[in-house]
Amino acid sequence: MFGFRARPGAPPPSRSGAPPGDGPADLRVDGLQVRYGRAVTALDDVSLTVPAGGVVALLGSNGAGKTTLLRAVSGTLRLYRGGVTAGTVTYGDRSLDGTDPVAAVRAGVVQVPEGRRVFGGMTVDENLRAGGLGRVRRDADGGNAAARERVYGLFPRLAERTGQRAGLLSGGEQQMLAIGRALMAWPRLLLLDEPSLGLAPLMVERIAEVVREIHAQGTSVLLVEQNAAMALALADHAYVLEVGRVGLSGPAEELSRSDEVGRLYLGEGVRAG
Ligand SMILES: Nc1ncnc2c1ncn2[C@@H]1O[C@H](COP(=O)(O)OP(=O)(O)OP(=O)(O)O)[C@@H](O)[C@H]1O
Repeated sequence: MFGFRARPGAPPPSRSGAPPGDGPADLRVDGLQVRYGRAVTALDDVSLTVPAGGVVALLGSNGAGKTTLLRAVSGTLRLYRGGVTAGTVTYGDRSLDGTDPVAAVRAGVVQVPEGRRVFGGMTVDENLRAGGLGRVRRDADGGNAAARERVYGLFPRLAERTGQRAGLLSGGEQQMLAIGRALMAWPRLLLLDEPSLGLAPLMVERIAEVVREIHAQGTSVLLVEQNAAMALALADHAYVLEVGRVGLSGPAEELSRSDEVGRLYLGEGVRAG
């Protein structure tokens, strides 16, 4: 259903293009507790793993702590006055504890925040160039030309609108641009926060195809989604957060058959038998 269709005439997608030795690594979150100020404990004793080259889905209802977990991994927690009060985050052999967003990007961990935050007054191409500023590749231009080529191959609609102001793009196109901008930094692990939010079904399908393709090109993905059906179709493994704690976890296929997940997140009635 979500099979990738290449743009006619587009160059075949390369592997991630990252230099040798910079392939994905395991992300390990262990016993994580996160607080905002003194009053709010958003995560408590959360452990999860995104294996190198895997796609992991993180589900849960509003306020469960999904975005907070992404912030803890991408080093953006402090921007929201949050802090890790217990536990560890490691990527490969690198500790991301108390890291800042620039260090996380350098480690190859890049977040696409919820809400399609693009620079509305800048063109599509300028948005992509801005994403390349945090690049990790060591080529002469930081891999920028190759990264843009990759993004335009994945998103032909953006290739047709390079000079258009981002603020004039449709919601789906803005989401594509937000993902494309993150890809400019050559992530080894892409953190996606609700990429399907507010999009029409066809566009959700298109975004799912692209996530599949990004993964096929060698990038690990941690996918936060309200759209559990989409996330479970894409992921190998899934975790369900319930008020800051991991309630359920397991192979995505198994969770998609679970009554509890079906009832709470897939909009199904209680199954007979
Ligand atoms: N900057 C902040 N300051 C104080 N509390 C916050 C802050 N950001 C989030 N929270 C609280 O932390 C908890 C977890 O929020 P978070 O945004 O991580 O949940 P979520 O699962 O991503 O929710 P949603 O699906 O609605 O985006 C919630 O109780 C929320 O109100």
